[in-house]
Amino acid sequence: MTYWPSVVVATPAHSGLAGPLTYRSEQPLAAGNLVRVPLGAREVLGIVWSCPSDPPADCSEEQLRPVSAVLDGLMPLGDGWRQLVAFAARYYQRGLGEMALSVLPPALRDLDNTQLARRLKRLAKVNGSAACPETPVSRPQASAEQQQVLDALGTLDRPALLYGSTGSGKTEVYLRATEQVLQDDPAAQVLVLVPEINLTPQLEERFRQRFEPRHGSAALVSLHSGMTPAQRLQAWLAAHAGTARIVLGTRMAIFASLPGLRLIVVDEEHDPSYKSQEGARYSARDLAVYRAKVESDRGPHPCRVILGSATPSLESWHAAEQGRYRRLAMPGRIGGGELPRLRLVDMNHQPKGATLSPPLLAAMEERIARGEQCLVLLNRRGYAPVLSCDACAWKSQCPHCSAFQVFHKLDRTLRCHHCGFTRRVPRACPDCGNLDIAPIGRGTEQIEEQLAGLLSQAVRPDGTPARVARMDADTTRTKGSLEQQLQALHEGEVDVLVGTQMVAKGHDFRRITLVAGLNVDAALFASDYRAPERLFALLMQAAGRAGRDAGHSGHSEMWVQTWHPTHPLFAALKKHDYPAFAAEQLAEREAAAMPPFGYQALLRADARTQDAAQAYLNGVADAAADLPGRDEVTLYPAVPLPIQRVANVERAQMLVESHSRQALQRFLWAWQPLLLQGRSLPEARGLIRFAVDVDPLAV
Ligand SMILES: Nc1ncnc2c1ncn2[C@@H]1O[C@H](COP(=O)(O)OP(=O)(O)OP(=O)(O)O)[C@@H](O)[C@H]1O
Ligand SMILES: [Zn+2]
Repeated sequence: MTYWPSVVVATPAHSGLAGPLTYRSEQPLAAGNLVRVPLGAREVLGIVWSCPSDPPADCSEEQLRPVSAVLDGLMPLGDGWRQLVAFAARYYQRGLGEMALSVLPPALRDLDNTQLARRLKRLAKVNGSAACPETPVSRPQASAEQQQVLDALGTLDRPALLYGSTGSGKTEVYLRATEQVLQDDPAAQVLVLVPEINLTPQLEERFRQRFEPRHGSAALVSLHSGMTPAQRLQAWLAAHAGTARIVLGTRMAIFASLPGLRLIVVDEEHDPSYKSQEGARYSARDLAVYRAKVESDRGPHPCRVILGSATPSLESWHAAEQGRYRRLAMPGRIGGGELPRLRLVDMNHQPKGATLSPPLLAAMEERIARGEQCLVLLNRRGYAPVLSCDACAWKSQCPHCSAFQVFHKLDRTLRCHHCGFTRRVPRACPDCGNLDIAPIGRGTEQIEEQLAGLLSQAVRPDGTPARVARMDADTTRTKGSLEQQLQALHEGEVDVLVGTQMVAKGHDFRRITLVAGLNVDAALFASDYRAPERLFALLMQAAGRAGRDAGHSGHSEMWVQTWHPTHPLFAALKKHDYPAFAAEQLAEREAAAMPPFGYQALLRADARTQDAAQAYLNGVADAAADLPGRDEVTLYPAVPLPIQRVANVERAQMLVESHSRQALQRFLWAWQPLLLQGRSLPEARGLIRFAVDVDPLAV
């Protein structure tokens, strides 16, 4: 008998071939089966979406090509998984094939049945090696707040927003909730998402300690972009086969195949890295909520989702206010410690040109003398953001971008942080020959250098000089270096750590009692309406690294150097009053019909010239005039991106807004064919690509 499976394959982006293709098969295939099928002259991996026994109406048998091979060693991808992928494709305006195939591990593409069998065999062997269900595990007694939350989780009927102070023990809640789920059902699986790879080693360690003794080492796998293709494939297979009971990963892990999924944790749910900025621009946090709902609706068991943060996103906070999410609060810190006191340094009253104010330095010296540690946060790596010539107008402009190349003093390079273009620092001004070219502004490298000088007299309790170290994307580039640096900090080898936002997130440092934020003012007046939300979260998270040991928390402090000490954001920060801050921000957003009260998408265009990029955007906007639902959306004029040119590509965007999510979605879908046609507009010649970003983070 002949079957006519419709198969989803990765068609090139924007080819317009969005739906599945029909093939022929002499055997019935299950939905979710992986197959290899011919596509043009190639053979590609595909996913069976359905397998009817009736031939398609509109073409003859001979026209359809047969399926080349079936990866039948592999269990079909589940209905829940396919529903998730289909939703993501639809919601984020991508082709189904592009979406579905791009979220599978790339190494799966070239696998045949023999190789697959070998890998699955290896998986089976690893499993069971060390599992020992009776092993007693040591874990702390849950605090009263933790217990309350855990009880509430047991009867949860909607997403939980775990609003827990920094240091309130949210991780322990995740661990216990996971334990409960694994214990209740031998097939249950748990997905734990973290915003950055940097945070996976520490969390992984805590999960390993808790679960390895009982469930064996194979029960926990990580999934993130730092893994080799082979490692990623193996972890993916373990999750798909159910041998991995816990998957810990970054945003891409939201698409892991997890047939027994019962719990999804999204740690630091406010973090912008949950939103993908390329390809399908999906939000892993939002998909987590969707996925949990799909799994709950399908199966006999609920799948729960916990979004955790001390500074929730305004979207999630608003959802909790409306009752769509259940807010579970843990206001106290473990051990009853206090949150650090805010100290604002008015830079208007500091010595001219001082990067680090004298009172801040004095406070740091005091901590060092007591054997405590300090954290200095500056969200800019390198030595200085720009080099400049005093004699002429030369600046270290990147030749390929509308941005300056950053001066890195250690290796004497100028590096563009947008396109990566690197050159050696010129000895003299390339334009006028002046020898006096000087750095303007400050980056972490320079602060580290300055602090080492300014604190050269500071001594530790044992009489040895203070040690300053730095942690940012530059110092953590090589594998294992981040772990080493964190270790050094934990072991007290470092007294002052300078770093970018990377140091502010999620770490459980025990001896830090002072955190200082430098150069934060730009975000107070940024045009991006989300800038205050991000700054507040960053400072509150940074502050949260201080005083985590209750014994030290009484005198822990968060210092902020600012030229605008009376700004209302600081008043809320002083009281650690996230709810007040959120209420004020949400009121502003409501008045302006901004998210979460309005819905947005961006249409972005990249082109050889800015004119072409804008002409494309304005052209497709004009063409949309008669589309159904056009009256329910507002299209704004095309504008250049804040960094207009990157790697010689000009970038522009158009904001699309609507009062209704459905109306926005309807319009975007109706618009798609016009977006494809618009590529051939004569005035848009030089257009390279376009992309739709639904629920964009930066507009
Ligand atoms: N019930 C408990 N009893 C004793 N110690 C606990 C308990 N729960 C958590 N801890 C400890 O408290 C510290 C803070 O916990 P954790 O790191 O989970 O906080 P968090 O809420 O995730 O904070 P942040 O949002 O700042 O990352 C950790 O060192 C953890 O081991
Ligand atoms: Zn560049």
